[in-house]
Amino acid sequence: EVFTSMTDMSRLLTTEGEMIRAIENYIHAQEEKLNKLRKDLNEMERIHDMAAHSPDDFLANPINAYLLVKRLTVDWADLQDAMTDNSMGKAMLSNLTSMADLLRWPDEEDLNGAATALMRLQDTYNLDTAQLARGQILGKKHAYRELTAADCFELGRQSYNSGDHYHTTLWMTEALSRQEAENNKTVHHADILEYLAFSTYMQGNIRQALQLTDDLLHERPNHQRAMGNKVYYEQALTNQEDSTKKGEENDRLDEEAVDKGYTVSENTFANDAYHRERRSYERLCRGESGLPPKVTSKLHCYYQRGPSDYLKIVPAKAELVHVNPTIHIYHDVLSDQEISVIKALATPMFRRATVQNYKTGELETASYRISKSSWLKAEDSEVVAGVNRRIGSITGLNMATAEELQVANYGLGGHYEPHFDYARREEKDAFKSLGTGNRIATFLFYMSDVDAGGATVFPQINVALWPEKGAAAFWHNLHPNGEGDELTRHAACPVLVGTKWVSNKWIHERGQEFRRPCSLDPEAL
Ligand SMILES: O=C(O)CCC(=O)C(=O)O
Ligand SMILES: [Fe+2]
Repeated sequence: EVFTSMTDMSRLLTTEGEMIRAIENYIHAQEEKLNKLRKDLNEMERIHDMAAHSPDDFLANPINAYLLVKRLTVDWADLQDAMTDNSMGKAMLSNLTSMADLLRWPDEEDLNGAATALMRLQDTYNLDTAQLARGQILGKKHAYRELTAADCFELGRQSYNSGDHYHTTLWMTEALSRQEAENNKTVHHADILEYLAFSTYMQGNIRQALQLTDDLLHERPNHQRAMGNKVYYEQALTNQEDSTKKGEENDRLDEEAVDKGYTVSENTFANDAYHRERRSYERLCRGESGLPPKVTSKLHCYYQRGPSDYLKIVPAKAELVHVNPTIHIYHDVLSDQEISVIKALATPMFRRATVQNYKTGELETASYRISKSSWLKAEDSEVVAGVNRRIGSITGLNMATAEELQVANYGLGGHYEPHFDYARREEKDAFKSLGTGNRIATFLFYMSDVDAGGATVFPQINVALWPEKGAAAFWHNLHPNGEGDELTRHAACPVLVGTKWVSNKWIHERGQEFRRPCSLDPEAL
């Protein structure tokens, strides 16, 4: 799939360039053919006009009479062939298909992925549908044109195909208002109504669904499905009214149960925690919630001159952004040149990023992690080896047991939902093959600025780190006793405008025994 990284998305522009060239050639050939047809027709018309002027005189000549018959048989057949001949179109298509290996063609999955990404951005960043349709994103980089009613309709249709009736309703409503304002209609009013009515019903608004279906039947009285749905919705409405009284009784019983301390649903607790985290995550992504001054007053910047001798000569520009767990940002730790080399080495090996299924231990792709990534070894380049040494100098940790350098590029709306970098106890065989223990710490480089969105956020501790090209974030994932630190749960917010490059180094437990002494006290730092 191409939507999962921006590097692949840019290859689509090459594909589009080839497509434009092929269509241009096709139009040119068709134009020549039409020119010839125009000439033949002019000649036919010239003779016809003369003949029509005095038909008797004209037909008196047997050659004229014969040629008239010939024109309407043989010549007409030739012209028909010429006009229905599609070999040029076929040649153009087969030409483009033969380049299919070189060109990247997005498929239905890509289209759905791209639409889903837009919906994710809309939700996370509270974007208004009408404003989005106008091509406006938080006052940043405007789209080169507005969306047509048909564009909105397609977004609604993609949401519908994903079973997402909430966004179907939003986008079909927008399609409807745009369609009504359009001089040259890009989509049929009734087609929009059909989707909108059904998704409105699925959203639980039966009365509104019925109204929309009536509108649809007004426009298309013989619409089979609408007729069926109308009967169904009317029935559902009657049933609903009947059960309202029962519902009130059930609500009263639920309230009593809560008063008595019973839980209505076993999953309520997990569900609440999920929603709380989700709200915090989204607020942080939008840059809304900050830390209180009580916390931020402890934060500061300084030149870090240890633990290694190297830092005595070239101190690291450290910024303490959180105390417990300790999170540092190091500014200017990666040069633009190093970044170019790392991107160039990584790009040809890019694969869709995977996650470990915690039950089966298998690696698989998941919609909650959308990016492409690859791994670089120290042997790949002196730049990579140098970067590894630098991380060792700054953190004072043993890099021999660390994982290779992972490089990632996020695509359209690319993100990574809240997760731990360390393996939890219940995770099956995580990192077992490495034999180096758990991921004790994370060193995360930002290899690009991001125009909007794309923060790294820690929903449990209200921290948002904004990508800054050349900077890096560093934190320990484990307490000194080896237990995972739950407060390090973090996420990569969807990229709203621009593209995001990161690379991370996961440092492991083995080899750190003398560098970060362990302790039985979970609070020890
Ligand atoms: O891209 C980011 O900001 C965070 C990435 C991350 O958390 C990960 O790859 O584990
Ligand atoms: Fe992570």
